[in-house]
Amino acid sequence: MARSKVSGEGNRGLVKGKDLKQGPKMRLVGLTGGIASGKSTVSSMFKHNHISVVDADIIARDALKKNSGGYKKVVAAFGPDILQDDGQVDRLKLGRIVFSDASKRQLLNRLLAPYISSGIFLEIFKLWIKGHKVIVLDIPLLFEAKMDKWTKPIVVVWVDPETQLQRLMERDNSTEEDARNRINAQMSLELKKSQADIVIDNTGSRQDLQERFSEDHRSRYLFVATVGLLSSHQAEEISLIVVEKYLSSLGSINLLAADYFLGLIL
Ligand SMILES: CC(C)(COP(=O)(O)OP(=O)(O)OC[C@H]1O[C@@H](n2cnc3c(N)ncnc32)[C@H](O)[C@@H]1O)[C@@H](O)C(=O)NCCC(=O)NCCS
Ligand SMILES: Nc1ncnc2c1ncn2[C@@H]1O[C@H](COP(=O)(O)OP(=O)(O)OP(=O)(O)O)[C@@H](O)[C@H]1O
Repeated sequence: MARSKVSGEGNRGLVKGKDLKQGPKMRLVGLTGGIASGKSTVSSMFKHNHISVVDADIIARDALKKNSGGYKKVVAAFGPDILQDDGQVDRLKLGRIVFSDASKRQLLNRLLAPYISSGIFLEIFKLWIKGHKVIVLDIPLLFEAKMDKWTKPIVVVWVDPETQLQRLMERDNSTEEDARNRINAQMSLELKKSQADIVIDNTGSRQDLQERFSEDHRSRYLFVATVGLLSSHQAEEISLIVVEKYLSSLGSINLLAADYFLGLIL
């Protein structure tokens, strides 16, 4: 089943009874970690707790869909060899290229970053307009893309290096070399851990993770996420249509514009 970019019921219950005009501002919770450390597994736990999650990997996939702006730029830069017979990008092939060559990876990142950030901001605005007050942003490259400045708290899903390698090879059915290339393409998980507000150790079983999440962390997340929420008087003044029109008129978002909008709502 295709994953949707945003899932979960949201958390309007947290602000029940408050007038939107005087109601709390929005809080963005950062969820990140290393490749295959378990972010998607943790994000599904948030969703089960009716907290909305914006999934950057899904937005990044949309940014490479056939004939999209990102697709055109990437095909122009990497050439038609990265395409399948049906014209879609061969993700495995492109992955092999960029995960074994840092300069090509930087090129791909540079080409797609504007589309990915505008996609993320659009999802945030949609949820904000609907009155959601706490959103989890599941962004593998949260620190690398410097999006951590918008999120508080930052949750890092950590695993020990050996477990990470094993899980990645198993999930992607990949060789050790391919898996190590992918791991080394990201900021080290130890460094991410050192910059986290909350660390989830996912080295144990799924059951361990589930128990830790529900018994200990869940109340803490909700507490941290709701502390400090303030009023947002612009909430009724900006409609989704205006925001969408504005973003699409930019084509790809300019980060100053994103800063401006986020300054209004955060
Ligand atoms: C290279 C691509 C085509 C490979 O596709 P594939 O289906 O094999 O992998 P998928 O997209 O599911 O990504 C799996 C994981 O790889 C890691 N990853 C993806 N892109 C990157 C990158 N540019 N640098 C480091 N790690 C990355 C993330 O942890 C991600 O969760 C694809 O990852 C891509 O387009 N990457 C660039 C866009 C991007 O930065 N995505 C991350 C979202 S913040
Ligand atoms: N505690 C666990 N025990 C065993 N397997 C696990 C555990 N947590 C996650 N996994 C498995 O490890 C793999 C990686 O997990 P997941 O897909 O959640 O990682 P991710 O951080 O979202 O990865 P990516 O960066 O590629 O998006 C998956 O196959 C998942 O089913």
